[in-house]
Amino acid sequence: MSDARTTAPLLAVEDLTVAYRGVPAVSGVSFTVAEGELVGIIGPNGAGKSSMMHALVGAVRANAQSLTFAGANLLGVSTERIARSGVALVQEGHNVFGRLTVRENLRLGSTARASSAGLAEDLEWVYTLFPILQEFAERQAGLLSGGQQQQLAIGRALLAAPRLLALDEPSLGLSPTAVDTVFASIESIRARGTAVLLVEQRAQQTVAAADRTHVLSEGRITMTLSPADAQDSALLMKAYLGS
Ligand SMILES: Nc1ncnc2c1ncn2[C@@H]1O[C@H](COP(=O)(O)OP(=O)(O)OP(=O)(O)O)[C@@H](O)[C@H]1O
Repeated sequence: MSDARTTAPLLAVEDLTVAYRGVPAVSGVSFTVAEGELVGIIGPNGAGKSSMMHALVGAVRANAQSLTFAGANLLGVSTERIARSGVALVQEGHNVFGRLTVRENLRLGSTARASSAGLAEDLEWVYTLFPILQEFAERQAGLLSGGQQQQLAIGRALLAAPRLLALDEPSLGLSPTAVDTVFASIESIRARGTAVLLVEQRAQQTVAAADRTHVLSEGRITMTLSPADAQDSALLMKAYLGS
């Protein structure tokens, strides 16, 4: 791998703005994610986290000074092309096809791959990460628990072989055990070399896990925290409440 590839950011967001009918939801957000990094974004309801994620995958209209992935422009590019270029988004909520089986859901994820090379290994890895998906491979996805559906949604995204996995509040509505499973899987995903952009409301766990965590408040990044800050509950509270 050349030096340029290892040092240039995989995702570079510069002055990103999203507005709905003129009302800003994201205002001048800038950050980067390098290859293999785990970057967190925390913030309260309505801070603009989902709007920002949707902008990255071309699902909402956005403006930016520049928005690039692996050096290529993402602005105005279709969601399908962005997915094929190596960005996978797991949306908020347990987004699975409830009438399809677990195996069929996973197969759909693999259709977004740039190439079928390595698919068998990736499927084996997803089953190692989430053994329940192998056990329930023939079960209808809609019959799984919330935590199992979240595992399936992440597993499906991984089968697209992304270079960047974007997760929008993956722990939302899950039991404490299921939350731990999701966070443990995120560490494993990063350890395998996939960059992760993690949007969460679980501030402490996110700050502890991520290389750095940006605090989003009313559409703006107001603070950036490092893993050591996870122990500073007063700082986390301040970051979260924006006071
Ligand atoms: N499709 C839309 N049309 C109009 N306004 C929207 C739309 N989607 C989001 N908004 C508004 O944009 C702002 C940011 O919402 P967004 O969902 O991006 O925040 P969030 O941080 O992801 O919140 P949550 O944690 O509740 O999902 C909010 O004021 C919201 O009401």
